[in-house]
Amino acid sequence: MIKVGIVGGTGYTGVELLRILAKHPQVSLQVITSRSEAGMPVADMYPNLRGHVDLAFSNPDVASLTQCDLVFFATPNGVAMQQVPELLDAGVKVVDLAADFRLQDPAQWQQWYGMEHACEAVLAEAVYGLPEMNREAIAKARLVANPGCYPTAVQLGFLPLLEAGLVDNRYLVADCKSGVSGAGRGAKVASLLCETSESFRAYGVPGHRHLPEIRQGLAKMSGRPVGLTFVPHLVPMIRGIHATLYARLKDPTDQLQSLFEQRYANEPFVDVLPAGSHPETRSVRGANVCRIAVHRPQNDDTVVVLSVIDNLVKGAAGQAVQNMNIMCGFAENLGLDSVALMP
Ligand SMILES: NC(=O)C1=CN([C@@H]2O[C@H](COP(=O)(O)OP(=O)(O)OC[C@H]3O[C@@H](n4cnc5c(N)ncnc54)[C@H](OP(=O)(O)O)[C@@H]3O)[C@@H](O)[C@H]2O)C=CC1
Ligand SMILES: CC(=O)N[C@@H](CCC(=O)OP(=O)(O)O)C(=O)O
Repeated sequence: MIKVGIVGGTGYTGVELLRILAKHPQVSLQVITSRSEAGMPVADMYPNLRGHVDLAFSNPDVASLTQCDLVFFATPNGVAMQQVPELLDAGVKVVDLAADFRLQDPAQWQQWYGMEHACEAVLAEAVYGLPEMNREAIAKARLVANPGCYPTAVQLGFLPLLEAGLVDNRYLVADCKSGVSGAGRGAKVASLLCETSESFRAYGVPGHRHLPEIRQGLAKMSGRPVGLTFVPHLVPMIRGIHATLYARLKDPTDQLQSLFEQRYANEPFVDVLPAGSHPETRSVRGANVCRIAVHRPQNDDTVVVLSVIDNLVKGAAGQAVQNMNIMCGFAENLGLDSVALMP
């Protein structure tokens, strides 16, 4: 049994962590922080946790966090990097759900996130927490940078093609759609029902902050830099990401289905659908799974991959718990076997 703390327990990824960890057989929840709701019982704010979590939110305080074995940061970008060095020094493991430790190059961090990195030395030891790529390094890590939601869907979709060197990696396209919970719980006009419902739009076309993160991961898979066009869209639904990925095959082949099936045969949280399938976001709602289908329309030289995840689960809290399981030597699927909610 390990003692776990969550910094940022009132946000959408924080409450999703609580939903998963409340049923995790090796976790004892110790600290759940919120500056705005300190003192309030967690279940008063999130009634789904009534009877499952009996703690109250507390102010973030390093002294109580250092009593934990592992701390999750479910906070805005730039918060974790201020506190992680002290926690690591105290022997606490950390999984950061924000982007503070995702980009290996501090200059890129500054360019895309508009702030200087507070602990470059620690950044150098952070492990990018995509288990399907980095499982062995995650197992040895003290600090894991949990991937972004779009980056998870896109990287898992391109991974088999890039590792096998089957596509021209100069012209990759990721056309992605996200539900509104991806924008977090903070009040913003753009997230209001009247601004999102009955409408559909792209955003961040000139350059979204997930672009350097995805490029970094795809370059590692293919062994050299990649050219990527990434266009996110906002869909009027609460949860879910749908990534439609396009790439040009160097030599058209019939083996794509078996390539994907073999690459993910031993991955507990990646499901390669039968040939011809069209995965739906609702098929992963609430579950820590990425469902993928691969197509070669009209047997032409373009490969189309469809990849769906729940942004709050495999795109955030579920993947964070998967990383915790690996870091702590637990079975990777412990606490993560819930079935998606349909309809
Ligand atoms: N939503 C999603 O689908 C995904 C989100 N992420 C990332 O996960 C992180 C959390 O996201 P999300 O849950 O959506 O965010 P929210 O905006 O919903 O929640 C943020 C939480 O952080 C706390 N917080 C804010 N500022 C500070 C601070 N300075 N110190 C301590 N706590 C603070 C807030 O509580 P309080 O202000 O009361 O302290 C709140 O509990 C973000 O970095 C986000 O980019 C990653 C993948 C997917
Ligand atoms: C719909 C929406 O607004 N999505 C967010 C991305 C989700 C997120 O929280 O980004 P991280 O994974 O980097 O933390 C956005 O585009 O900014």
